[in-house]
Amino acid sequence: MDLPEGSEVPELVLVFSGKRKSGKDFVTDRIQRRLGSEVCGILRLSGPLKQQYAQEHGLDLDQLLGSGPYKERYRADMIHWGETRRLQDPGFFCRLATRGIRQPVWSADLICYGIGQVVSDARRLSDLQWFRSKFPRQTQCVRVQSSEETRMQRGWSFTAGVDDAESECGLDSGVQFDWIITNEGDAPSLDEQLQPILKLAEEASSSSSSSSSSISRS
Ligand SMILES: Nc1ncnc2c1ncn2[C@@H]1O[C@H](COP(=O)(O)OP(=O)(O)OP(=O)(O)O)[C@@H](O)[C@H]1O
Ligand SMILES: C[C@@](O)(CCOP(=O)(O)O)CC(=O)O
Repeated sequence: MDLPEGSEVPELVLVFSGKRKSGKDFVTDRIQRRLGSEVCGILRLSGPLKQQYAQEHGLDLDQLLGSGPYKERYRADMIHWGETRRLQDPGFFCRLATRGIRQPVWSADLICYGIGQVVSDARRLSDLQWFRSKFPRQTQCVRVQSSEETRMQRGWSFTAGVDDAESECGLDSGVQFDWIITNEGDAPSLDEQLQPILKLAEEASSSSSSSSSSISRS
């Protein structure tokens, strides 16, 4: 584990996954807005991947990080590029993403305000396993789902080599999700569905202000 000796850790780590355009960023942004960015950080496993990929290929990082068509042009190649790293070391991007964050929840002097981290883009069983092994008590896995029709309205279209590959299908089966959010017009409102998760975060918040936790190192 790369956290410095004695690091304080979040009380709650919400690990989100979902298909392209299911609304992972939309939902996780909503959670952060509700909880406040000073107490809830968002981690993107694809952050360090895109940063390194953009640098090596002379690409626009902001557009790779956005939700427009630019990143879709490079997605298949980015997946391939990332998988060569993951093959050697499945936790490579999980470690880089958690190392790079600066949210106060990771800082000892502010842990009393801290609730947790939201990881917005888990895609593989190895991602879930990494967080569950590093934060066994804190990790909760959340699936965001939307129909293909809705995803199409948000700009998705099926791409062979992407939508039928591990990057999109790695968590389709074999995972017991703690929460499933249906991000559709005719589903219960997001606010209603997010209520129990926000409640969990509030409970974590009150327990973090009365005690702090630390993680064992492997
Ligand atoms: N409930 C919603 N209401 C309105 N717009 C939404 C909703 N959910 C998602 N969107 C919009 O749909 C688009 C795709 O959503 P988002 O970027 O959150 O999906 P994603 O799952 O993170 O996609 P990707 O995997 O491609 O990054 C965005 O423009 C977002 O604003
Ligand atoms: C290359 C990749 O990280 C792109 C993720 O982009 P996004 O989360 O859809 O914005 C997907 C992957 O790692 O398989």
